[in-house]
Amino acid sequence: MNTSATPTRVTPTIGVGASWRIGKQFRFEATRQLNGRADGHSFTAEAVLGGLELDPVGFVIDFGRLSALRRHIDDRLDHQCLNDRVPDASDEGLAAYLTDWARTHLPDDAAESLVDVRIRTGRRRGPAAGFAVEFEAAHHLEGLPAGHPCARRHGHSYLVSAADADGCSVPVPEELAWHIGKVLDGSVLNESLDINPTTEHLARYLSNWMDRGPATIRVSETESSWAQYTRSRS
Ligand SMILES: Nc1nc2c(c(=O)[nH]1)N=C([C@H](O)[C@H](O)COP(=O)(O)OP(=O)(O)OP(=O)(O)O)CN2
Repeated sequence: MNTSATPTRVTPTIGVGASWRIGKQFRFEATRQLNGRADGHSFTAEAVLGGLELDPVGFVIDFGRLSALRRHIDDRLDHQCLNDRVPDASDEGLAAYLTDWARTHLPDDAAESLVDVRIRTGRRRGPAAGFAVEFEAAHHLEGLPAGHPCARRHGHSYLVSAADADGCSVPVPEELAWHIGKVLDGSVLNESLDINPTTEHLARYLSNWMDRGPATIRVSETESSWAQYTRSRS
């Protein structure tokens, strides 16, 4: 069980039906001139995508469909003075620039699912201590194109967190933490669960495991990606 740092606010539900959101973070190191002062940061651009349904594999879209955004951030922003690279180097200006770039350059399915691209500075922040649960597990994904790396068995150090209907972080309920420790930790997810274990499917499985529980369950497979499932409001 885990973990560290400050409380977080996750994106609340869209509409009244059950919904998924996924996020993928891209880091870049840069400087800029703001309000007459030079500053420098480790920046995180987070692409957030959403949907009411999943594709046949169990993805909103494959995180790999965002690779053009990663390349663009690396080529255009990383280790640069941002005033020379974008029209407005403020956090809001960068977010607007990247959201617009992503909408016009990502593959259609990714662009259509895009909610926005967000910017923050500083080190990665995790959920507050005692709010999240970690587990270690192996898996592979069915239904992927030949050669996709996730079709091979591999593993992740997963992090599970929760939020209420207003999008505020809440602790993962004890009974769910117990279930995760007992059934998922140390397992091969394809064997311990009857699902194709994408992050989206895991988030829904954990949400449905409780009759009543937090509105949103978020699962992170890697430090730079997450998927969350928000139950329908009844
Ligand atoms: N929408 C989803 N896309 C992908 C999932 C998923 O669960 N939902 N899962 C995978 C793979 O399991 C993969 O191991 C993780 O992918 P990714 O985040 O791309 O991980 P990387 O470590 O390869 O990411 P880098 O940031 O490129 O290092 C794939 N897609």
